[in-house]
Amino acid sequence: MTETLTKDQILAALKGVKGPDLSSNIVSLGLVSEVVINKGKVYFAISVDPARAAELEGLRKAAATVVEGLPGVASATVTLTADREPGSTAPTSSPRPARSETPQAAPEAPSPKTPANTAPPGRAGQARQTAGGIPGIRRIVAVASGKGGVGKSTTAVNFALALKDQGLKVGILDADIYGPSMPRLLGLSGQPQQLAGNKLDPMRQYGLKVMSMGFLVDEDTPMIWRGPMVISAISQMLKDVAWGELDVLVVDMPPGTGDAQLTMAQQVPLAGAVIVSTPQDLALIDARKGLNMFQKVNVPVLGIVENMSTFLCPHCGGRSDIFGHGGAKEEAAKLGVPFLGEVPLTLAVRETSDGGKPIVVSDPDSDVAKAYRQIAETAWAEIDSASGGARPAPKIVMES
Ligand SMILES: Nc1ncnc2c1ncn2[C@@H]1O[C@H](COP(=O)(O)OP(=O)(O)OP(=O)(O)O)[C@@H](O)[C@H]1O
Repeated sequence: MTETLTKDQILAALKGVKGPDLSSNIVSLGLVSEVVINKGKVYFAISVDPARAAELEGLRKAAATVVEGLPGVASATVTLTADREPGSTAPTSSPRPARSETPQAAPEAPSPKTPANTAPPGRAGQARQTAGGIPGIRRIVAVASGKGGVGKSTTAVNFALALKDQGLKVGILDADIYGPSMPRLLGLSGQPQQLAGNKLDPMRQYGLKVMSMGFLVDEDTPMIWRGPMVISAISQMLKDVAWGELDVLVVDMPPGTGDAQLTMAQQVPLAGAVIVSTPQDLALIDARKGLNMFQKVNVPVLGIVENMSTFLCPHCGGRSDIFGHGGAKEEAAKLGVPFLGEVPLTLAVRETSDGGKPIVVSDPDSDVAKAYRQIAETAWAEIDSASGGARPAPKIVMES
């Protein structure tokens, strides 16, 4: 029965799986992360040396098979993670106590609003060397914000739809696994199908391919993922999803500039990042942290979007600058990064996004939809110039 399934049962079963050097089992070696159980679905990570990740795929599968064999287990999501001790530049190689048994030693998943990262220099460069491309995906673009609630996910989804309107093949990955919002924003429910070869078929909506932790975990399940598990969950959503051929995959990043975000920016082979900010000073300070984070790991910042710029009254059409106006534009100029455009605060954006049909699809002729399309065009031109113009050639129509 699902209700009786316990972490201890899972750990006991995992004691039957030998570690990388066959010296002992993966539990005693301290390689198994916190085990998360949700309605019979089991999630955990195994810490390995990243240099050996490919050769240890068999170990990952063996652990998954053992757990899936337990009564009451519907599925097991097991990831290999290159967890590192804070401050170290090399992966942990010495055995540690199992984290699930020593909660005081296992840092909680970083809060989405943790302060700017203080990772030691050198770490970024090292991780970028290990970040590989995803076959079939030509560009990965992150949409990020220094703080939560500035409209990052709303911007990400409309940005993705606007890129699709340019004739590009677009996917969107909801990496905000603390608070996934793509199912709601795109009016999607249900679960992705499992395909042959253990890949997941992405969901589809309005011409986008979509993957979100929200499809795999209930929205009200507390996210007790540990930092390393966050990273490996995202890496799994990147690599174990049958994205097919995509011109661009838009990644809706978790808000904030903490360690999880920094690691993700390192691990995902990003072509560039779009930073979303509201015009207030406080939001802009956080946006600057976001910008620094990407620059630290050599990811080009494609530009800043000012969201909730001006309030457009749906009744009288009047404008008022509730949060100020133009702050992000000035900030972009100060920081020497492109300003991609501004999106007004409108009831229509909120209603359409929260109603599962973003404004670029529900009202494509509106000024706001045009603003998103303009932002997407400018950002895509930036990606192009940053990567030497690999965009497919436009179709030339000869008119007589
Ligand atoms: N331009 C806008 N006009 C009106 N409402 C907006 C606008 N942009 C976003 N919103 C609304 O603001 C709320 C927060 O937006 P969203 O979820 O996109 O923010 P977020 O930065 O991704 O938040 P979180 O950090 O919590 O993930 C939503 O209700 C959304 O509909």
